[in-house]
Amino acid sequence: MEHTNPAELAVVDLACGRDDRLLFSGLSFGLRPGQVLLLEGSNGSGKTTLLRTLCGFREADEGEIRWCGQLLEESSYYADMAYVGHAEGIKKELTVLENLRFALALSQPGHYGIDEALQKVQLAGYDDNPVHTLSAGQKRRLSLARLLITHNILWILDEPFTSLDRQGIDLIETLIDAHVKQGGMVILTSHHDLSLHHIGLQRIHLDSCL
Ligand SMILES: Nc1ncnc2c1ncn2[C@@H]1O[C@H](COP(=O)(O)OP(=O)(O)OP(=O)(O)O)[C@@H](O)[C@H]1O
Repeated sequence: MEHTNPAELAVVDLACGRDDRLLFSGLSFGLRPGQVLLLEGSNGSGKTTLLRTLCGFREADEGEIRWCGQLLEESSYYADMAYVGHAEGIKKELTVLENLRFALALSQPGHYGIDEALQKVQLAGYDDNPVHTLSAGQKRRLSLARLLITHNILWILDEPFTSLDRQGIDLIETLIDAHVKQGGMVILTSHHDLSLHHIGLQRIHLDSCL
């Protein structure tokens, strides 16, 4: 779908609760190409709930989310957005290569080919390994390769640094940096202090959104 307006995510007056408990309310923010939003908050404050709401997996109790000025279902949002959550979105019974080919079959191609993406995330040579034989950190690297090979503008990443070694953490920061420099946007949760000093990092602390 063609964008009628410039890519922009607009969240207005969002409220979400779980089991009669309000997690956050009155949450508004905007995100444009080149911007990164870091969601912070204590355990149980609703960070994952907010990300899953932004992905359309659950409905907000109040408020509105717009992409390029349009309601999500009327826009190209679901083709422009990619989510990496706790489950990584990979199929454990398939090989590394099969997973990436599967992802590519469901999306438009991105900036990188499969071989180049595997090199970038340091999984070159693991093409034929079934995913269940990979370590936790390697599975996370594979989910990052998926982001690189498919078309997307907005990355939504839930605790992307989990299971990664120092080199893996540096890798994600480098990938985020490159993505936003190419006009991408990123929303992520993390308990890790990001070293993206040169990027205009927005922060929202969910504990203060009640
Ligand atoms: N599937 C679910 N059913 C019912 N309640 C849930 C469900 N998932 C989460 N919750 C509740 O919603 C609240 C917010 O959870 P959420 O996972 O969004 O928090 P979080 O900020 O991401 O936490 P953490 O930092 O521990 O990952 C918690 O109180 C949690 O118990």
